[in-house]
Amino acid sequence: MTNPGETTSTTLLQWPGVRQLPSARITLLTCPHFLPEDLCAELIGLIDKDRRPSTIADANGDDYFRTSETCDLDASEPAVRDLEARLFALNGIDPAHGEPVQGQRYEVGQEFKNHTDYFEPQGADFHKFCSVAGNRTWTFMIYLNDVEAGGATRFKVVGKTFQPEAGKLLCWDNHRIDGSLNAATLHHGMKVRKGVKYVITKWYRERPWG
Ligand SMILES: O=C(O)CCC(=O)C(=O)O
Ligand SMILES: [Fe+2]
Repeated sequence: MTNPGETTSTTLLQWPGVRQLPSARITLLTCPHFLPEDLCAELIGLIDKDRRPSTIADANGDDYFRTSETCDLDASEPAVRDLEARLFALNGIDPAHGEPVQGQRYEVGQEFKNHTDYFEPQGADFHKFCSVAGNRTWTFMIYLNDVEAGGATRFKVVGKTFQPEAGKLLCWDNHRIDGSLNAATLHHGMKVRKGVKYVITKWYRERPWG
């Protein structure tokens, strides 16, 4: 049986417009225009209200590793409820397994260098971040705007780069089919060259969150 904190490509592919990347190395799907532009604009407004410098788990000595700004979006906001309802309709993942939705904002020159979204079981911060809810299962990420230049998300192991586009969803399983953590999910939120980039990320966990 599938863990209630996970979904499957079969489920996701039932949604109109969802396409799966043909790859044996990663389970990754996209859906253009998953969110309507007015909802994207509302979410951008919430991110602008609350943003603070981003942080990373397992500090690695590179102060320029994740230079964007971030915020946890307030789950009681109508726009966030609307987003959550759309994600649940798509993926069927038990909302109890979801982290609060995060917003990210990147200005020109800001990026999030190559990383995986799961926590390294050997990492110094594993216990701190994973003792209650377990590791991350799936990542759902949505671009909220078109970016004038730059800001793509590159998965270098599988040789695939996605361009930001308002409302476009990108989601992937952080595990392989056999349940092991998938290093081929390594990805880089590349530097914005012109304009500003906004995304939301929703991560799900093996066990209920908090
Ligand atoms: O902004 C991007 O393209 C990637 C964001 C990301 O990987 C993350 O927030 O974990
Ligand atoms: Fe990421």
